[in-house]
Amino acid sequence: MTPAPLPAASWLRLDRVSRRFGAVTALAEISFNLGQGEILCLLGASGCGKSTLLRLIAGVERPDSGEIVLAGRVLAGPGRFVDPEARGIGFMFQDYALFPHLSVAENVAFGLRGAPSAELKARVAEVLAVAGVSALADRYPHQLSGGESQRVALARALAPRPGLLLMDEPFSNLDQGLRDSVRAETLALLRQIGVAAILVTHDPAEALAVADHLAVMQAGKIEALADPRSLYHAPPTLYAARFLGPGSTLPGQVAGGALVTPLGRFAAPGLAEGQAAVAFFRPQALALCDPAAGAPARIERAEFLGAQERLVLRLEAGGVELRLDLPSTRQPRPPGRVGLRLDPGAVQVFAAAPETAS
Ligand SMILES: Nc1ncnc2c1ncn2[C@@H]1O[C@H](COP(=O)(O)OP(=O)(O)OP(=O)(O)O)[C@@H](O)[C@H]1O
Repeated sequence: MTPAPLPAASWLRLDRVSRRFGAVTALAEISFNLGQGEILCLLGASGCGKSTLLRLIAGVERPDSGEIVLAGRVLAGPGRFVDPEARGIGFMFQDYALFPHLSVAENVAFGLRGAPSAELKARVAEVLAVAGVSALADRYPHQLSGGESQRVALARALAPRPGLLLMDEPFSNLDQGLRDSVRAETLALLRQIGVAAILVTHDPAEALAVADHLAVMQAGKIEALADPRSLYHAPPTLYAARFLGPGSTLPGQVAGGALVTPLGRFAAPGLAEGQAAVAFFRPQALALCDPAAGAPARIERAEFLGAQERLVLRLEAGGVELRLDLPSTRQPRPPGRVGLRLDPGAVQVFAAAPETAS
């Protein structure tokens, strides 16, 4: 449950940061480190505290306790609070729209107010070029497509050379195809420039695709924090496992140090003899075989997912519902009786929560 530490070379450091709103604890003792140029994704259900965390780092909210340090400077802590505009942090928020009455170039120049005019012009031109929107410099926001607006918003955020970029669901207003390409371009650009960024998203696929470090949040806490691959394949909790993508659970009881299930015995370190537990695995960990060669099950239905087909199966022993992914074919796989094998290396065993033990 305790989040794994992030890199030793810490550019942004949060130390036991908490924030309450009346009776609601929006954030409880959040700690992590982020290295320079790294991308952290915050993923979690609505209300888990993602936006509050960004707002505390941005400086539009104050923590009740704890410390926030960026580039060696304490931004918030006991007796210390740096105003948002003095933090050197850029924003790309869903509702942080471009100024409609300013041209693209003026929007980008906005964060550079006070810089000498020649320097300002050069920086605007540079950052528009980097974001691939030089040709749009004289247009106004209403003359831009959704993807172009996002690129301009990114250029505006990057113009003052922020030490950290905060992004709250920045791609969620774009439709799927555009979202993927704008996201890929944005992330490539951030990596090229080497700016550290925190991205809030509801979308596990987005978080897995872009993050160097991925934090799954729940009820004001970081439930799990690691690189996306580790988190997806070896989640520390059942909540994190489920949040990151589909999977099945198979209930059983611990006997002789292993969880005993109809699909095999799986090591259950740390769990007590006789304890109720569940095996969790991803759809790709199951394979079909002859009913005589594996655990017999029935295919109840097939869900067509495009490249893949997800079979929904019911185990004959215990009647548990399981999911299995196969490359899709032209004809759907008909319902019927099959055997199932489970790759033991792809199974995680967790103590059963009360609702999963039955
Ligand atoms: N200004 C506020 N006053 C009172 N409660 C607040 C305030 N801001 C946030 N909260 C509460 O704090 C908790 C965390 O809210 P937050 O907006 O950080 O969640 P979130 O994970 O960003 O949610 P979403 O994904 O829906 O944006 C919620 O219970 C919310 O109702």
